[in-house]
Amino acid sequence: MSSSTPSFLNGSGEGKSIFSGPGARTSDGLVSVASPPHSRSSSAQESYSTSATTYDDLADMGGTSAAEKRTSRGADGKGNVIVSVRVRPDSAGNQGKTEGGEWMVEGRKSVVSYRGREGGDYYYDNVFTQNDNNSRVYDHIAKRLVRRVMEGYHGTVFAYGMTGTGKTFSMQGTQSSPGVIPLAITDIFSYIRETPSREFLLRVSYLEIYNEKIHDLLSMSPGNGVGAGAAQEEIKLREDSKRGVYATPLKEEIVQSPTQLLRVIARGDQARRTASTQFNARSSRSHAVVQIVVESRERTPSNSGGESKRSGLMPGGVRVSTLSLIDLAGSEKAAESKERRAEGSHINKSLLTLGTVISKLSENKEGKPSDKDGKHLPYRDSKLTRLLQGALSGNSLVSILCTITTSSAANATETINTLKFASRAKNSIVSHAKRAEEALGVGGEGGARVLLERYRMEILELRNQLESQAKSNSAKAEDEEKIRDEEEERAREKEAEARHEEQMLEMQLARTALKERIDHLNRLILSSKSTGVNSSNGTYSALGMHPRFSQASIRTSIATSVASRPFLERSGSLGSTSSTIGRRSAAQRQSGTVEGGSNEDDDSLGEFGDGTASLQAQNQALQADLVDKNRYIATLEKRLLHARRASSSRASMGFSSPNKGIMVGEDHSVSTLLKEKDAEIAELRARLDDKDRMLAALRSAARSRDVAEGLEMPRNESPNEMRNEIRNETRASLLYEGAVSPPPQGALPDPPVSLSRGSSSFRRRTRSVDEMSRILDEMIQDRVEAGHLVRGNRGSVRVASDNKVSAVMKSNNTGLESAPDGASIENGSK
Ligand SMILES: Nc1ncnc2c1ncn2[C@@H]1O[C@H](COP(=O)(O)OP(=O)(O)OP(=O)(O)O)[C@@H](O)[C@H]1O
Repeated sequence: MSSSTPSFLNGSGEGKSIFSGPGARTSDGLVSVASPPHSRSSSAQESYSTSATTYDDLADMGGTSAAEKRTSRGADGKGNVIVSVRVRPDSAGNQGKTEGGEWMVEGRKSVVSYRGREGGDYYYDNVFTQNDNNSRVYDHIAKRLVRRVMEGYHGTVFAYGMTGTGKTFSMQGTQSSPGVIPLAITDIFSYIRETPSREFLLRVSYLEIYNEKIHDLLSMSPGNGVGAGAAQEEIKLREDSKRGVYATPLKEEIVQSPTQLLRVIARGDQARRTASTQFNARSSRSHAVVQIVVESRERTPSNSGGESKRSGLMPGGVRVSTLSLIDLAGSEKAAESKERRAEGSHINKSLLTLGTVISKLSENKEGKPSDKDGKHLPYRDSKLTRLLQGALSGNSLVSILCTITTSSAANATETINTLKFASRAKNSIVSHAKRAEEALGVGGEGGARVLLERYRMEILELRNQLESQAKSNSAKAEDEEKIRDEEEERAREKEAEARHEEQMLEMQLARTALKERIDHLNRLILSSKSTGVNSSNGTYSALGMHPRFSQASIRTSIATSVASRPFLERSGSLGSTSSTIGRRSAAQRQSGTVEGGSNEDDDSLGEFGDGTASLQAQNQALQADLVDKNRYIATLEKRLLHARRASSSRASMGFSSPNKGIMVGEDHSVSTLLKEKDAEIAELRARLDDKDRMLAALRSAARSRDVAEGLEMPRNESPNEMRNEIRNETRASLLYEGAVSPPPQGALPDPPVSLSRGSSSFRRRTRSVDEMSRILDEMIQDRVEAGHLVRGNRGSVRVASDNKVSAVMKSNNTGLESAPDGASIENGSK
């Protein structure tokens, strides 16, 4: 019973070592790899076994003998199964090979020899003595297998042996001497780190088969112990053409670092059933299965497709492989307690079934679920064999570690049974393990179970959602901005409109005020011309016959002006006109001649009672009026200047304003208005000049009359005659305002009785009147030449105004003469 065939893994340890270093890639994809606690050497220089690596990794083989071995072992797939035996040190500290004893363990030759009954030499792929530590064991039984798993093969490592012989010690190890599981985890992440061309996703599950029931160790609270899984949903084994046999429902945890994975397994260990047995104070009473599922996919930068560029993922196939690490419960010959016996019976039964299956496999080289007689292999006889069906039937790389003890206290038969089991396994199990196919799309293995693909799809979907959300957000922001702009624009327009309306109103008011002032001014000027040429509303014009009408017209004008004028100008103008009236009253008082009971009579008497006083009063009134008008013109000029400034500032505002057109238009109307006002001012000035001249003429007339004062008026002249003379004289010096109807002839007051005149004085007076008439005639001629007056076809004249009828007066060589019946009046509008 010898085995000269080497193990399937490269026992020489010449394979690539998995290491981590500064150059190792840190995955930014789905798996984040932390630095391992320590870097292990994969040296296995002291291995005595002559292993052959089969799989597809021919490069891993070294030397001619190895090639030969590969040829010899790889062809039938036996190289994919490694069987090793580990001898635990006995409690006495004996270190294996003992001369003269029943057992001899030769690690270098991978042989265990028994000298007793049924003795013989047992050869395996690896035989580890008491001196071999966990690291060495891992290197020879699992290291290469783990690597192959990372490359896409399924791999199974399990420990088989009698209770207390070191199965758990070998699989889990201790803090100072980590076993297969932690070392495999370290290597898994080292591999990921040194493989930048692929990305990985790891998920882990941990179950136990206790009394032929499956429990999920990751769903249990730590320390729950026996019965804790009672509340759990029953876990069943199912078979799938792609996945093989699997337990469901089973919790799988995605892990991203060795620490996280170790923590998950430690949690499962806490929940595992243990009890004290005869040979082990803390005996595992269940079969424990750690399954690490490795998903990987090529990770090459793609030149096509924005999505691939961004994610760095190649939407290629996903490879899924499983590493199963199994710590079997220990077989037990006899147990003292009933509970231990029940456990033992289940344990023994499952192990027996395992042995039976393996025995039958030796007769069924194809690994089919039937033996040579066509009978089905009894995988279903136990949960253990059912779960291991895939591995035992050749779909997986297999590494079996059988633990024994050569202690004299131990039952030699049990040890020999273990050795026989190991030998059968080595001879029976044939693995045709192939690299897992890369699953594409979302169907089958590449579908729901392949998280990598699922996550990729989810990432894509989320990214699309994010993009569409970002787009809609930006569109929304744009819309909001647009609405805000529109609202602002509307507010600006509204504001500008309000401002414009305000300005329009202001200008309208200013315009109205100006117009009123101009009208008033016109009226005042016409009124002041009562001493000269008058222009009426177009129907009547005559020489003023009585100063009373001039006063009345002034009074009327004042009343109109004060009533219609804007508030600011009212006081000044009123003051000036009042002063005019006041002066006139003073002149009346100076006359000292009061006749009749009525005020009108008083006025008339005052005027006519003293011709000097009348002229002086007129002079004073006109001068006061002149001063008033000058002042008013100055005020008007100031206002216009102010209006111009305001207009220019508004125009500048208008140019910067959105409603530029409106402001410019407004400015245009203002400038037109200003031009009109300028023209009116010029005209007013011209009229004032006329008035000055008239004053000069009046003064001259007054002087002439003063000369004539020395002459006595004849007593025989009737007062009526005298009155007519004075009327004629006064006609030449006064003008009535056109708006005021001239009084009827009969209404003229009688001259004062105190007046006396002689023929010589009358002549002189006639001369002086002639002189005055001449001066006025000259003035009229000047105005005609200047275009202010138009001479009628019958010798009449009228003011060259479009709206008003000019005062018409007859002129002849002898002077101005009134037309009492109005026959000489010519309507300017004709
Ligand atoms: N190679 C070894 N070197 C040192 N101590 C060991 C070795 N193998 C086993 N032991 C010790 O022997 C005891 C029993 O080992 P372990 O629990 O691993 O046995 P087991 O086969 O798992 O038993 P069971 O089947 O009852 O669970 C432990 O205290 C362990 O530390």
